Amino acid sequence: MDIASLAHEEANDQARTRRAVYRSTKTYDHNEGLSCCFRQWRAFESHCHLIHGYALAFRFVFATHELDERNWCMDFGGLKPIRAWLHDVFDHTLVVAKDDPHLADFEALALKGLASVRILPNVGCEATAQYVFDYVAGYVSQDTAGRVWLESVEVSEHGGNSAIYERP
Ligand SMILES: Nc1nc2c(c(=O)[nH]1)N=C([C@H](O)[C@H](O)COP(=O)(O)OP(=O)(O)OP(=O)(O)O)CN2
Repeated sequence: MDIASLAHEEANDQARTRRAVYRSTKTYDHNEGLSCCFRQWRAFESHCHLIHGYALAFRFVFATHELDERNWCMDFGGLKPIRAWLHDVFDHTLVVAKDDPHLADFEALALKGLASVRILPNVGCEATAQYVFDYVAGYVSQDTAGRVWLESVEVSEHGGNSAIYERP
């Protein structure tokens, strides 16, 4: 191979390396104990406006162009603060939307010590995925000094129902 071809090959290799993406994932599955109740007040035509609950599961996809000094994308074990936050928001809690017409009733339940109420911008798997994404994306960016970004969050009610939020 002549010098010009070698240089061309090397440039191609560099371009491929620059574009390469490594991904790692983290899942907190239905056995994690994120036992959460909610109601979707806007789904008034279905039983989903009634309080109901699931052992929620979360799956995160992280991505990077550069592995760290250990050859890792996102440290699997470095997400304990995220796990703790998920428990705080979704374990034995009752999630209601900030615009729920019965918000005052839920707040009264909380005041009586009958429910740990968490008020979120919106309720539902898609909205929950977005809410979690916003929090975790900020954490990951800070923790890795921008090296890693969060690609998607999947929220599952059970093996059959899930929603995914991702931001390009
Ligand atoms: N895209 C979405 N669809 C629905 C959501 C949601 O968050 N995103 N949520 C609900 C309900 O709140 C409930 O969680 C699911 O109840 P249901 O519709 O009864 O679903 P099932 O899996 O129990 O239904 P099967 O027919 O037994 O499969 C509804 N939709």
